Amino acid sequence: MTKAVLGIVGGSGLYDLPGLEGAEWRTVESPWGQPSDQLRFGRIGATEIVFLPRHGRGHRLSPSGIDYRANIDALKRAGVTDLVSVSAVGSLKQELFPGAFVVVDQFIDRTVARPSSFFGNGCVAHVSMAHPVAPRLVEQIRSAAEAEAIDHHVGGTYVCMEGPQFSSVAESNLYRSWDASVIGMTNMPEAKLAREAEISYATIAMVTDYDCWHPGHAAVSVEAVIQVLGENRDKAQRLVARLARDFPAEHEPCPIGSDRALDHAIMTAPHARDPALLSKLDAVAGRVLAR
Ligand SMILES: CSC[C@H]1O[C@H](OP(=O)(O)O)[C@H](O)[C@@H]1O
Ligand SMILES: Nc1ncnc2[nH]cnc12
Repeated sequence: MTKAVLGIVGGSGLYDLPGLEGAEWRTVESPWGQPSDQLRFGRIGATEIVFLPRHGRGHRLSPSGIDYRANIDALKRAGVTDLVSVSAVGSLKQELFPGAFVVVDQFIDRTVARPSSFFGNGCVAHVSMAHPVAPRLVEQIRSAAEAEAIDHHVGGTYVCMEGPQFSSVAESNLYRSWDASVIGMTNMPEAKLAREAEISYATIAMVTDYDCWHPGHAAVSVEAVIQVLGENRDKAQRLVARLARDFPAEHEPCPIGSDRALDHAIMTAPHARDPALLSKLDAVAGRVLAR
């Protein structure tokens, strides 16, 4: 059994975690680049927490400018076993009104300008993304939301667009025709990289707007997003605090194997592997490369 360390990636409007005991910002270096910020280490109850503000303190980084590989690698180096993203999203469904919390279970990756794998020439690997979200984490988030009496929806598809501009009405309707539930700009390639790093991943999507498809609502604007985030920050923080307090001490094996994703994923023969790439993979793939 491995000790559970709960990572939280704070999205727009969430740049720190109040209530973190013994909290300390620490720099974690990564061979993949510059993480979005220092990592905030601390505890809630008996659970070890590592928090990272995705856009950096002060929201310096745009969705396309975030170094997702450096972030996930740094979280892995910090010992994170389970990672929960808290993200602002637009709603693509009538019933997901601004203020709603959605624990999504699928993603559609529409990003085009972000490195999306730790692997490549010299060490080729293919992990499964059939089920991108760890079911046990979803259950833990669901229980925490129930315990805090926070309305939530479980399940749904998150479309990740490149941005930074919001969608056109035609694009928004296209995603609706795909039966997608919410739209954002950050959960990909984050979820793919977490899978490659064998970190169990889930997202709490906080609906801030109806994007631009809804005839009865104005098209999304930063102003509207900030307002709804402000109204829901307290709920999001309560949800994360409860999740952390009730989190099991040991990371239990993921029923879909998200924590063992590299077991049979690497194709490149040992003699054909690139030592330079292997050395950067020490944290992400050390478990399988060492054997
Ligand atoms: C001002 S809304 C757009 C911004 O917010 C979301 O980011 P995050 O997932 O980090 O909360 C969205 O994806 C955009 O990056
Ligand atoms: N409508 C929207 N589109 C993309 N990202 C968002 N984040 C919050 N609302 C969004």
